[in-house]
Amino acid sequence: MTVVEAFAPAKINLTLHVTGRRADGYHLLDSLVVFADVGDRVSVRLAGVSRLRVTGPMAAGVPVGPDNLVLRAVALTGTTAEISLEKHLPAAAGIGGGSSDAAATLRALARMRGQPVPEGVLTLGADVPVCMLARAARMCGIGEEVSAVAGLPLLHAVLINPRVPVPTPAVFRRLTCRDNPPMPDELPAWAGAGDLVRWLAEQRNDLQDPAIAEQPVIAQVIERLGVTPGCQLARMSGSGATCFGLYDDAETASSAASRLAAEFPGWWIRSARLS
Ligand SMILES: C[C@@](CO)(OP(=O)(O)O)[C@H](O)COP(=O)(O)OP(=O)(O)OC[C@H]1O[C@@H](n2ccc(N)nc2=O)[C@H](O)[C@@H]1O
Ligand SMILES: Nc1ncnc2c1ncn2[C@@H]1O[C@H](COP(=O)(O)OP(=O)(O)O)[C@@H](O)[C@H]1O
Repeated sequence: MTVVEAFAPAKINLTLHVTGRRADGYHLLDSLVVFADVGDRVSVRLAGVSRLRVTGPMAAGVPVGPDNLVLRAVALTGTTAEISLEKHLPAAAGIGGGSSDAAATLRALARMRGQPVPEGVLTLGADVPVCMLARAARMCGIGEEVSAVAGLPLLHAVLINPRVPVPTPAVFRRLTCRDNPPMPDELPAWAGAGDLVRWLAEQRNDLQDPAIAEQPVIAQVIERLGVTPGCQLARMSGSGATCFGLYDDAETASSAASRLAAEFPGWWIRSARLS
């Protein structure tokens, strides 16, 4: 029977402005989101009973039962399927691993069944709509308003996760100000990567300080990234703990990644292209 494979890229919040809170407790966001060329892999095969196998270097601790977002994604489509999930992304890491796995599963199922992706992907998680697009986007509302951003220059990055899981609700709970300014109504037409990085430096991740309060090692990650040669900007993604450093070119990013990996063998460190 046909097996369809799909790539589940890491999601990076280049900016994450928390602009309000709804009556149900969910926060209003304004975020510029991109995707990396590192990620998980899912293989999907239609079968009489749904089953999940999780492998790969980051498989430990990932739920294999019905709580796994890939099985919840299968259930949303009203079908049953066997899934093999190869985990390369750390979990509970601010890079949307589970959401991206769910989105990749939905894309694979839609392709193999010739049917559209079902309504209601937001019920799987606030990050799932943007992960369905899987390219540069502005994400607003609680995550349901997603608009593609054309012409975003390619960025060269180092991603670091210090291997401490950070639960998203705990970080939102630590926010002291929930009513921060959004990004400008109209995003600029960046002339190139340097121009984009200069603009990003004026924006924020409002969850960064609350996440540092939850896991102080995040401050060390940002500091270590920031002092590597050629680092233009170091910031946290999502609710953490993964942080990114931005560099002018792939070689500079790659040598920063090698240097940091030698210094911190316990951290998850990857060089990546973001687009
Ligand atoms: C913060 C973000 C930014 O992209 O990324 P991550 O750190 O998870 O990668 C996302 O909004 C997370 O998306 P996701 O992880 O799918 O969130 P959900 O499962 O829907 O929600 C987890 C919890 O986060 C809080 N939450 C999430 C989204 C949102 N707009 N407001 C919230 O307050 C709620 O406490 C919710 O119970
Ligand atoms: N496919 C999956 N991969 C990773 N974690 C998953 C998956 N499905 C469910 N989870 C659960 O979701 C939680 C958040 O994981 P993840 O989506 O990686 O985090 P984040 O939203 O911070 O980027 C994990 O702690 C794990 O229990």
